[in-house]
Amino acid sequence: MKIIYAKDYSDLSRKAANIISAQVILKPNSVLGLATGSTPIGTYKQLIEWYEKGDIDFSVARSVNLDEYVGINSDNEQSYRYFMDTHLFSHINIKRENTYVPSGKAVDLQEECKAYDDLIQKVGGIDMQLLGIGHNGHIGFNEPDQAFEKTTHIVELGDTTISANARFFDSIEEVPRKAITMGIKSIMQAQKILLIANGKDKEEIINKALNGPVTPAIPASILQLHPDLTVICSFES
Ligand SMILES: O=P(O)(O)OC[C@H]1O[C@](O)(CO)[C@@H](O)[C@@H]1O
Repeated sequence: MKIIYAKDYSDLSRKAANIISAQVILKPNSVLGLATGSTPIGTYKQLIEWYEKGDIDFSVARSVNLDEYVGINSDNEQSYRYFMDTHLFSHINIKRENTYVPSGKAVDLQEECKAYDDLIQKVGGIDMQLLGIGHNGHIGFNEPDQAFEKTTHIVELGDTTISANARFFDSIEEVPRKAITMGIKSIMQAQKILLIANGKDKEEIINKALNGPVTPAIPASILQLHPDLTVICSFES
């Protein structure tokens, strides 16, 4: 495990973007596992800037996103598909048909979970997975539990996640109670993992996840067992 302490959020974002750029330069058809949340926004901004300067080409890159709310259409501003389109995809030359976000509106959600796992296999697995971390240690929407859920599944969101995500909605009542998320096995099977955490409020959970026991009560703790994990954090604000 490599831990990099960034000076501030902007430094964190540039460092993360540098690592993702190197991945795409070295393997242009990389499968990038991508994340939503506020933390990766700066990384995506930096990638867009370098793309606009001609430094990175995403024309043959592919992406699989971690998760999506259940019951929300992809064109809804709160959906994670909309987030990815707005913060990254619509600004770079990745082909839309090469970007995958699970559907939270599938008629048969169990079938959608299975199809998403099959898709990850079909694209050859994830070369580099970008992750944020929730205050309760969730990665993707893998919430604290009795056991690590291996495959893509439907999850009931915990109260801390609902409260944390309420900032993106008009009211807490509007936050969906369920989500579809990639499982721990798919995340752990990524060739490389890049975990980013920003802010004083993430320091405690990062310490627990990286230095405490590996337990499904803190899903991110499993990352200690990954052979190629890089963590970039800034606890400045
Ligand atoms: O980067 P943020 O906004 O703190 O979010 C942390 C985590 O919470 C989520 O937004 C889900 O609640 C994840 O997608 C993200 O990794």
